[in-house]
Amino acid sequence: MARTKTAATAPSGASAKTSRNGRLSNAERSAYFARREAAKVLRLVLRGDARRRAVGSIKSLVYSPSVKNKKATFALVCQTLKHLSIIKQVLDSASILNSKWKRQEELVYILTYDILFGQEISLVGDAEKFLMLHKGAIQSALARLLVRNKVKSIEDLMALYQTPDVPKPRYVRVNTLKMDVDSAVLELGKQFVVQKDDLVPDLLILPPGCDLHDHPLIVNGCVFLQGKASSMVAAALAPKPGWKVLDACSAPGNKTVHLAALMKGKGKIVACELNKERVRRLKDTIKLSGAASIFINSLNQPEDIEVLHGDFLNLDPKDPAYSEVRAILLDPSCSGSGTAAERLDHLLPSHASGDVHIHLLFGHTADPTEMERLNKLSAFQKKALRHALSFPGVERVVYSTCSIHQVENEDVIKSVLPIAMSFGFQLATSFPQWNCRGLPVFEGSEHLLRTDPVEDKEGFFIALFVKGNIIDRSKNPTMPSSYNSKETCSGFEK
Ligand SMILES: C[S@@+](CC[C@H](N)C(=O)[O-])C[C@H]1O[C@@H](n2cnc3c(N)ncnc32)[C@H](O)[C@@H]1O
Repeated sequence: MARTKTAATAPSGASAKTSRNGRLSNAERSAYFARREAAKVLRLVLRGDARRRAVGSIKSLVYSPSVKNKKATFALVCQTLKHLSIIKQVLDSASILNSKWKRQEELVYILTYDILFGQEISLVGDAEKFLMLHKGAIQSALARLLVRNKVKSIEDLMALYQTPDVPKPRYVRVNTLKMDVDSAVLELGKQFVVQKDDLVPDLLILPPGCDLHDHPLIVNGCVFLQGKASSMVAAALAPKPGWKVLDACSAPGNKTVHLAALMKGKGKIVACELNKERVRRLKDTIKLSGAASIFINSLNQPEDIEVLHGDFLNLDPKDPAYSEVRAILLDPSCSGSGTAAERLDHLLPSHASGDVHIHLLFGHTADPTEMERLNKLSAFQKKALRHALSFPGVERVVYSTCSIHQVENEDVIKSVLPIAMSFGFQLATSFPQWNCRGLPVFEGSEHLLRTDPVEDKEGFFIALFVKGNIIDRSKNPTMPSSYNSKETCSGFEK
């Protein structure tokens, strides 16, 4: 196995240059800062993980504006986390840390990673100098660890401890308000192997790991980084151009602007969001998508997507302003457990236990604090879904989560089903060709859609309610003529 070389590692020769003229080379300078940026991110990640309350995912922390050298920082954080168990054992055994360095343990972890697995580091900072002084003790501790684990090489040791990577294709959704799908395929095809998704027409599949953050099509809003399951939600709702549609919990707005594209910029979208900070992100997404400047209302006048900063639960369904709303997309706050792999949670110490796979599949949790959180979320989700179904003019409601937990998914649907039926709704099968359906915990759960956290690398849930007398199968390709699904979802027996 090749040793990992992070961008933060000073290239060989850099230290020689420092020692020759006593000045830092550019590579040394950027390695020095990347290690400090990585240490800050690592501190937040590890503290959040220890408290089981993450401030943000690894990616969101690295891609925050305050981090300058994003690539190097991301690589250092991920590599250090991957090897953290070995690094900690080595440092324990070497017994070199006094209280001063224990207070900076994240920086020490990162430097130790570079000493053990990266390339040579140069003596550019106090921490670097300290650890290089003890390089011999660190390497002896590693040698003892090899003997203890009965392995001959560091590569064997890494294989023993490493959490497997989760390769996942990179999905991008073409913003058809700005660019057609074929042009996007041509443009992205200059750099990557691009395939069209067979289920969502405006979705493209690129190779795992390709970095698109700075790609011109991303920067100018022609394509959005959006996963497959997330892109299936607005497609399942299938609003028609000219409709009035409410996005109930909308920030950061990925599904709002997908709705706008599906409606071909015709009709009206009201996007509601409770959180002030996230309203700003929602507005940015709308601006980037171009939806703000091209929407045309029923009177043929230009119209912005209307952003409502407030609580969806406080919108009055009897208010005449909402009498013409025909579809509601409800993607409420949820545990996010289905995107744990995407968020790289498998790298975190809390995921090091052997029952990760069971947890990934079924969302079981024995942690009472976590259970309490899930129950609170579930109570809100039920309330919000009941509210969505009570808007008198609404014909279609889609409910989605990025959670694998039954309590946020099937249980929510089961509990609102009687009231939904009393309003004239029934469950419809979105994407009937999709095999992985809801857990069989009530009659009708086969209409529900799950994405498989193992196979699809993300666990999403989608439920579609349609007013009974207006199910028109010929006009709605996401609905089946009959439901006839094979069971293939990992581990779910019907
Ligand atoms: C899962 S996110 C929505 C993601 C969004 N649909 C997208 O695809 O970009 C849920 C959002 O609902 C917002 N939210 C939570 N409770 C709300 C409420 N009562 N009313 C409106 N928005 C709410 C949260 O602040 C959060 O931004």
